[in-house]
This record gives sequence, C-alpha cells and structure tokens, in this order.
Amino acid sequence: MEEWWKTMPKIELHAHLNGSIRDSTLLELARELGDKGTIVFSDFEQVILKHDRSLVEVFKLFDLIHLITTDHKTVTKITKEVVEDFAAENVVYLELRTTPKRNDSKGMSKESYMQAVVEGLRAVNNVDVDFAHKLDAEAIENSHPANDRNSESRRKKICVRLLLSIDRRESTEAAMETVKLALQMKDLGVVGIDLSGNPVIGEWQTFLPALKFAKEQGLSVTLHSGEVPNSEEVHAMLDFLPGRIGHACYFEEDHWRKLKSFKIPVEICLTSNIRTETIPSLDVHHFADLYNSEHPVSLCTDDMGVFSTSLSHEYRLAASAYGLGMKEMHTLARDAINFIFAGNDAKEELKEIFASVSKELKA
Ligand SMILES: CC(C)=CCNc1ncnc2c1ncn2[C@@H]1O[C@H](COP(=O)(O)O)[C@@H](O)[C@H]1O
Ligand SMILES: [Zn+2]
Repeated sequence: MEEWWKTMPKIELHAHLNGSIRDSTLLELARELGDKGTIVFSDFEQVILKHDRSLVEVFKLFDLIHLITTDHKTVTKITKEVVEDFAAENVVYLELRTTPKRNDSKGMSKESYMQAVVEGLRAVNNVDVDFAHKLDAEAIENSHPANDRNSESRRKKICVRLLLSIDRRESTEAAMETVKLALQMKDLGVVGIDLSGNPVIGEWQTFLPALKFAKEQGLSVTLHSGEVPNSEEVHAMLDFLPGRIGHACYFEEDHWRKLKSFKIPVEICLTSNIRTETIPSLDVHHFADLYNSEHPVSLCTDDMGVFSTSLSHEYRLAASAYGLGMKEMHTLARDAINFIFAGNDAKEELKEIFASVSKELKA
C-alpha cells in the first residue's frame, strides 16, 4: 500500500519549473548537448549528482540548467513531465512558476517561451489538466474524445495555474515586460507574479514599479523573502502586502511581528532550506512556530529536481519532525486552498476534493 503522504491530495504553491526537472531528463538533455560539443557532459554530470550544494552552487546549477533548457521543444517536454510528476503524487492543484526567457540564438522571446510552457500543459496525456477555464472543455475533448473518456471516467485531474517569475538580475523594464506578458496570458491560466533569483543580487526598488503595476492590474504577487539577511528589504516586502511570501528564513523579531499582524501566508520549503543551509536543522525551523501560532503556511518543494525531493516527501518530513498526524496533515494541505491565487471556481472544486477525503478519514 502506498503511504498516506503520497495518496493524500496536496496543493503545491512554490515550484520552479527549471528546478523541478527529473534527473533522468536533465542527464539525457546534457548528454545530447555534450555529444554536440555545446557543453562538457562530465562537468555537468558531476554537478547534477552532487547533493550537498551551497547557495552559490545552486545558482550555478541553475545557469547550467538554463544552458540546456533554452529551446522551445525542451521547455514543452519538461513542463509536461513536471506536471505529470506532481499529478502522480496526488497534487490536485499546482501553481507552477517560471521565468520567461529571451534567447535570440534560438529565436525565443519571453512570449514564445511561455507558449512553449502552455504547449507542455496541453501535451500531458496521462492525467486531465485544468489550466484555463475558457479552454478547459475544449482541451480535454481534443485530447480524450468522448468515447474513451467514458471508459476513463476515473482519470486523475490536476488543476495548474502559472506564475511568471521576475529574476532579480532583471531591470525595471524587463520586469515590466514580464508583468505585461502575464496580463496577456490571463486566459491561459497565468494568475500571478513571483520575484526570485539569486537573493544577493538586485535591489527591491528596481522591481517595485513592475510589482505595483501587477497588483494594480489584479495579478497576485508572491515574493522570495529573507533568503539572506536583508532586514530593510524584508520590511519593504512585507509593507508591499504580497499575497504570499516564500521562505522567510532570515527574519528577525520585527519581521515576524509584521508578518503575523498582516497575516501574509508563507510558502515553506523544508528540504530547500536545509540543503542550502539557510536553516541549520528542522528542529529550529520557523515552520514550528508559525504552525503553532496558526499562521497560514503551506508546505512546498521549491525545486524538487535540484533538491531531490517531492511534495509527499516534504509532508513526511514535517510529520516526523513536528509530530503531526494524518488528520493534521490533511488539514494543513486543505487550508492552503485559502491562499491559492486561482479564483473561486477552483477553490470550490478543491474544497469538494478535500471534503470527500475528510469523510473517508472519519469513516
Ligand atoms: C539557494 C536558495 C536559497 C534556494 C532557494 N530557492 C530559490 N531562491 C530563489 N530563486 C530560486 C530558487 N529556486 C529557484 N529559483 C529561481 O528559479 C529559476 C529556475 O526556474 P525557472 O527557470 O524560473 O523555471 C532559477 O534560475 C532561480 O532564478
Ligand atoms: Zn523558490
């Protein structure tokens, strides 16, 4: 029998596309590029197989990953696989984030990069993907004609929404371009903006105009916050009142007070924080205090490929580190519905899914 942390429905709110690639796919793509002479495969292989990476090494690995994922076909393939992997472990709602990238040598614009991502969502065929309400029925009908849908009435379903990330290396103009693209893509399941990238790079003031614009235009915003000590930036980020924040590792007393009084939900990435040594061990992780004070939190993977984890594994870790039982885990997973960025239809559907499992738990 599969373990309950795998079978229980889960919600993933903090997953970076290029950090979630299967090791096998990464190696396969690297080998192809090695054969072509674009990269030295053995260097790459060593970095992928290394597990105790420092913060600097993690961002080096991202640069390497970007070297091998910057053509449309690959972006489509990895998107498809990442969604399939989350669905396979019963993630019922996924907010997948990615940085739209321009790559002139491949004829790629930020927009065509995102089209390739959407292609990947359409290409998933072992699970139904709800990613855009307007296109939902049509997409499902095309990929599974009515006849075989009857025989597959118990197919799994995953609801996917997209967040476009602004990389901290980007200029105000580039950030603004990403926000405008997100607005254009609202009907394709884009619900918000993320600010991410190497936390020692870039200034809050650079991104603020684009983030403000996003908010004014009705997009939700989540921010990587407190990945390195930067008190002033954390205050500015909290004052911005984002829909959620990620990490909150180097928070001080004043920050916690503000976070709690503003009730800003926190995306918690246990393995990521331990691997990158932003938190020394699970027993001193801020999850415990936030959970005990009933502050809204959600367990997330961050980069399930880069950190060799899965959302099920994150739940198992939390269960054993903080002594939480099956019912508490179910409630924790369910309560994330309150701070997903998708609209009410998706929320209602998720409530039903979780309610039917609650009944089973009580039975
Ligand atoms: C090292 C450390 C503290 C890791 C915590 N986690 C992260 N913090 C900030 N940005 C990230 C993190 N993980 C992934 N990213 C961003 O997401 C990108 C990969 O996904 P994508 O290309 O946007 O599809 C990376 O290049 C990086 O810009
Ligand atoms: Zn992240």
